[in-house]
Amino acid sequence: MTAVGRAGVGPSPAIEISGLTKSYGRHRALGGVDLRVREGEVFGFLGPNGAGKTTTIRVLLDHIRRDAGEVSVLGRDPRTDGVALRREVGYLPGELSMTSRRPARDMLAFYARLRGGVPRAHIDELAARLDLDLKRPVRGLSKGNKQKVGLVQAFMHRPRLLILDEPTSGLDPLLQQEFLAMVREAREAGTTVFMSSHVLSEVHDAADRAAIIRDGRIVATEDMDALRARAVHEFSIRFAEPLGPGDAAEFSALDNVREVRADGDQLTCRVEGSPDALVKLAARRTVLLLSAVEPDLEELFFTHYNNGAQDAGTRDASGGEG
Ligand SMILES: Nc1ncnc2c1ncn2[C@@H]1O[C@H](COP(=O)(O)OP(=O)(O)OP(=O)(O)O)[C@@H](O)[C@H]1O
Repeated sequence: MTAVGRAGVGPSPAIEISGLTKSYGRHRALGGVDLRVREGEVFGFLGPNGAGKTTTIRVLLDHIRRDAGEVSVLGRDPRTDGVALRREVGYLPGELSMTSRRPARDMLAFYARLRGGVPRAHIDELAARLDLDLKRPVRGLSKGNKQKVGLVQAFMHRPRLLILDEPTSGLDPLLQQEFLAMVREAREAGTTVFMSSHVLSEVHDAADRAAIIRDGRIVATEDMDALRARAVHEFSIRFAEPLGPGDAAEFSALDNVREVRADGDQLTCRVEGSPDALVKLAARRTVLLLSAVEPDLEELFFTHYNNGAQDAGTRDASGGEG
């Protein structure tokens, strides 16, 4: 596979990986990863702990060497072009080692120099957005504050590609929202964002596409709009009055509502896509409580396939060409 886009296929991808394998001793961490991230998209890299996300990312940055396979990042091979590449990439590691007694500002100034200079005002602006005090020594910072330093150093030089390993870990919900706003702005400015997570909700709103890695292999690649449109939620509704004998049937008759169970004043069911019809039907009665639980990651990805839409094996519902 080449680093350049094939004729007629559009611009070359920001990240292209094929047949990537990597073992640690006898333990095979990656068993043939194939992945293609388009320039300018936000791509979620999802998988449970130990699936191979960090290993893949470390190969992309040439922190570790692959055993076999082809890897191209912004059209370069990280093995031979690692130094040039690191200037164009903003990287947030999964585990940040911050042992210095120096203030966060000094650490960021050091990284800024390595990247050819970053306006101080820009660093200040990012720190203010994330509510990070740059005067405090990095060594004593909490996990969340270290994560903020990591995010500032990843974003501050406005890289062409952001590679973020579990970016929201340790951030409270308000800061997660701020981080997502930063991702959206970066995308609008043309940056490609590749971010890993073990939970779908973290990439749910931000990503254009997502892939699931499991046991060192990509098992599905999905368009997030399609995924969102058919997301199945489990709803639970409590009414002011007990439900009558015909009520469950009325809910079951809704197109996208399944597995309806009525018990006294309580109704539970599963809804694929928008809950609009369910909410409107429920609202004919007095609703005391309504809650929805998101299904787990794999269930969400595979409901579609389990309905017989695709064959087994590596499944790509995004049209094949990544
Ligand atoms: N330095 C190492 N030496 C030996 N085994 C390793 C090493 N790094 C990772 N592994 C193993 O390789 C597999 C993939 O690990 P990796 O860290 O890439 O997964 P991950 O998807 O990033 O998970 P997590 O979210 O837990 O970091 C795991 O089984 C892990 O135990």
